[in-house]
Amino acid sequence: MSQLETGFTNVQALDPSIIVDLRYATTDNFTHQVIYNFTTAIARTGTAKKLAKANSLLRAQGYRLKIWDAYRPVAAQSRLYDVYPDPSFVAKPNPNFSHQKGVTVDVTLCDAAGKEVDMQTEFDDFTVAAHRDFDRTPLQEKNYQILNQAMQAAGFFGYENEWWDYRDAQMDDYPPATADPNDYQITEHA
Ligand SMILES: C[C@@H](N)C(=O)N[C@H](C)C(=O)O
Repeated sequence: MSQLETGFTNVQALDPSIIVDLRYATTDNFTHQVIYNFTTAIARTGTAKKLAKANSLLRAQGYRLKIWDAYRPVAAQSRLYDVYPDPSFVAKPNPNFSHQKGVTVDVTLCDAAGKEVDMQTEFDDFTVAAHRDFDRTPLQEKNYQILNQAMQAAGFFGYENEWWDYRDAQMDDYPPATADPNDYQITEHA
């Protein structure tokens, strides 16, 4: 097993062309509440590097990644679970799982200009239409395959019930850890 890089990294510090639009930092999410107080996407360093690799594979094809969610504190998971307590779509609060230890990202595909492409559902559509084995139009299938192949090549696997949820293939090797994403903001130099 390769050495894990278990610190946290701002994904845009590795690749500023990754688009970050953290929906739980706004009311534009399934809860209609602001769930957390940060707009910076962080992940465990090993996971963040894989994300940068996926974005570089996508950029070579004229696309970019958009991140809807990355590291998510357990308190935020609890708020999500309180609103929608269905573990097939919202995991139970657990500091040793997925977003809550910074090894999972919710992503979609954008064109080079940053416009989202057509995917099978909107973000957090908690229906069977979000399942990876659900029928897609030919265009949605093409877009899904472009995203999925890049994420898999970079070292992620997709969660079967949510087309947007990608987990580091080494997720179970990471111990729990917490961080404040506000400590990882990129500062502008004069
Ligand atoms: C809530 C949704 N975006 C999500 O992340 N679901 C998975 C199952 C999770 O809560 O980890």
